[in-house]
Amino acid sequence: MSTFTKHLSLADLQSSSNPTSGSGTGGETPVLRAIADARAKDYAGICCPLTTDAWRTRWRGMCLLPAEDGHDKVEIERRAEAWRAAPAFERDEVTMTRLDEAEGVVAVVSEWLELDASDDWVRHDSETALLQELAYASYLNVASAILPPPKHRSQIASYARAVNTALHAVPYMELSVRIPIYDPVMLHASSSTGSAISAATMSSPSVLFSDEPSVATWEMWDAIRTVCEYNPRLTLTLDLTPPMPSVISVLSQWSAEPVRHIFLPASTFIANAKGYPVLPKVTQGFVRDIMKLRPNVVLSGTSAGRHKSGGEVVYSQYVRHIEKTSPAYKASKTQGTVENFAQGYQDYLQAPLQPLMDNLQSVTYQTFEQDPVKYRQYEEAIYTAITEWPNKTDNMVLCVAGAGRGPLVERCMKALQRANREGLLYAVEKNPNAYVTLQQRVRDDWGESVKLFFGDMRTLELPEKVDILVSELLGSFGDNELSPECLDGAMRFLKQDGISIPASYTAHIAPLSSSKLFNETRSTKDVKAAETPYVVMFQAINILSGNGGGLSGNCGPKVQECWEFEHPRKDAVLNAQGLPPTNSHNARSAQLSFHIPHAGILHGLAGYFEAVLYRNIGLSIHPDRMQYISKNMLSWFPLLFPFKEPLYLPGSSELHVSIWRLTNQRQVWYEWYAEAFLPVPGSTSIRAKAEAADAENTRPSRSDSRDGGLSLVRSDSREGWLSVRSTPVLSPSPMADAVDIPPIEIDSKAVVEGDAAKNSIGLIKIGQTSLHNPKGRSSWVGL
Ligand SMILES: C[S@@+](CC[C@H](N)C(=O)[O-])C[C@H]1O[C@@H](n2cnc3c(N)ncnc32)[C@H](O)[C@@H]1O
Repeated sequence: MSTFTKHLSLADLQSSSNPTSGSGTGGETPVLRAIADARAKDYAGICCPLTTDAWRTRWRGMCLLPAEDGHDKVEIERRAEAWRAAPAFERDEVTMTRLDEAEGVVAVVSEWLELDASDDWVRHDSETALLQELAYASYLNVASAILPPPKHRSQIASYARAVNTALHAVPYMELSVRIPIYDPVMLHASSSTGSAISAATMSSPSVLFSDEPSVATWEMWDAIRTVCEYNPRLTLTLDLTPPMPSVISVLSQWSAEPVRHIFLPASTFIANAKGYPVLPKVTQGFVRDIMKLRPNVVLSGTSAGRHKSGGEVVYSQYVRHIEKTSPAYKASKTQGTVENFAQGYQDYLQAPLQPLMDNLQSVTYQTFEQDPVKYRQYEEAIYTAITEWPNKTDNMVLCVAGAGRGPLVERCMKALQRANREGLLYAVEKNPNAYVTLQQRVRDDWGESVKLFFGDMRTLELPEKVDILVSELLGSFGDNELSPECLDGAMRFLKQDGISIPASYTAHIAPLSSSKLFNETRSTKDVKAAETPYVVMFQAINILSGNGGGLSGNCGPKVQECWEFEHPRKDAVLNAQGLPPTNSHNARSAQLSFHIPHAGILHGLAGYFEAVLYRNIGLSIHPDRMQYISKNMLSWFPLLFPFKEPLYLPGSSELHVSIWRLTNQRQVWYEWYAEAFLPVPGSTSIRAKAEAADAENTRPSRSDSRDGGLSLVRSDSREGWLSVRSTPVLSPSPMADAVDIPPIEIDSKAVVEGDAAKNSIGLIKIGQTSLHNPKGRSSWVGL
């Protein structure tokens, strides 16, 4: 659950300096009394200014010069120089002096400091004061300090540079930049903001550069954290004071950021019919969603009696209620959900398993076996295949290739029983340790009906051909644990008309933003770590792509298919042993175009898989389809392909991603790369011309006949199909047709309009990443 902190102004602190006033309950100082009072009301602590008005008065007196020259001015400058040489506070300039006071406090640095003033001296002296305040807070062991918000877009680099200096000046403290969530005004004249300026210079008007008001404040944050090189001690205090936009989706970029505090004033609440404070709908939705990041909620003005019913405590009670009704919270409390099963694994990077090269531990198998959905789906698929098997009289022969500790063997037996069929089962396993468990199970449970074979399915021989070959060698990206290569070898076991379960699987990607995951992948400064795909249960992420063709009309949906593997292979070239002479046929590539509706930073690619087990029975971790195909399946988290350097993508841009599955005789690895383009109406870029020429000469590629060809995009009606030349998009699948999956909402208007406008839309290249993991130098899977 999130924590709650009570915000106190200087006036509030002053009122608790009198122990008899208000509800102060003991404590020797105003701050201690305020903390005790807040804790009695279920807050974790308080958030209050670090400095007093006396400090502000002295600073202004020293640092903001009078317009006229004179004796005063010389004296002021002399005092200012003395302070600059040795910055120090007087006792009455700070709100606290003791370690026990600071322990329960989130300190607010003087809000009037102007680290982004256009006047050089004001900026300089604000930075000196900032460092002085932080040094004092650090002396008192304050754990988290909130910095004043940047106000002037044109000076954001100066603001960011000062914050970076501060991060290096205080070694342990977390610095949290206060940023308004949303700025409905695009253009600001700073002269109207009442900024502090020296008499020497007037501030020039500052402009928020983004043409999207929804992302203007996020862009300021992005500039700050980029200058600060994603310092993990730099966090965000999202200020929910400004009015929200009417559409919440434009705020999704915040969920990929390190939101440490949410500043929520009583003025943001409205009164319900009974006079109790409640949040407006859009704010409610935003708070519900952002609570998954477990921020500290700073409530302010709650004791001012702004709402007539309920009193002070109802504000935090209400926000707690909102948190408890969030889908993420509810799922985490519901038995059988991934969120409940995998608590503590959110955003935690795991190296994918290498079940071919390594031998799994018994506890790893035990964890797999806790997934009821995967095994239920397998049993259904096996059962359906058995019932549809044409020869109804003979005993059937089934083989489990990669049997582990035997759960799929068990499910094969159940399926035979349910179908009322006699059958023989072969179980193949190359892990010598799991093979002992299998022997034990033959002795205790299965008896003669199961025959064990110890060895590698790619080289081992079975006494006879089988009707159904069952395997589960799938990774989060489908083929990343080398299921294609292993099953190439095991297909020798299958009769000519035999069935493989799974029958096929596809890999899917979507571009994502996540400063947390970006930081994690670079934490060791080792290039290998930044070029390795990881298994991650995503939480603090934002998928940057949207459904829709984009301005060029060439983009696919939010999550796009890269490639497919089928078993048995239709066009296999095999040697005398029934094995493929090389692994070249398992190489794949995809070039995909994504529409990026709102500005964001690309940090990686999210990887998912979907498998057809048999007919319409499958497994899926595709975010939009999993709940229809294999809801609450626990076995797989998505894969993350990280990018070493962040790539800024403006709103309405296009991202072209290239990804390859490559192989030699010993290894399989992925390489990935991305380019950003800005569609520009009325221009034809060199790339657009080259692509047009390519389109003329398009041949289907060997790895995927849909590349560069015609593919089908489902429109928003189930019957409606739009034919668009594009990268592989929503491919019709047996499961998608049989299971009632709501169609992905392709914005057909955008596609059609985009198509019409295509000839006059040029793509101007604005950035690219480096090629990741060339020749598998950092990560590969051993054959
Ligand atoms: C992901 S586990 C699945 C285990 C079990 N079937 C289940 O679903 O719980 C894959 C199993 O296949 C085995 N395996 C992987 N490659 C193999 C190969 N080439 N030959 C035989 N067994 C293999 C691994 O040792 C592991 O036990």
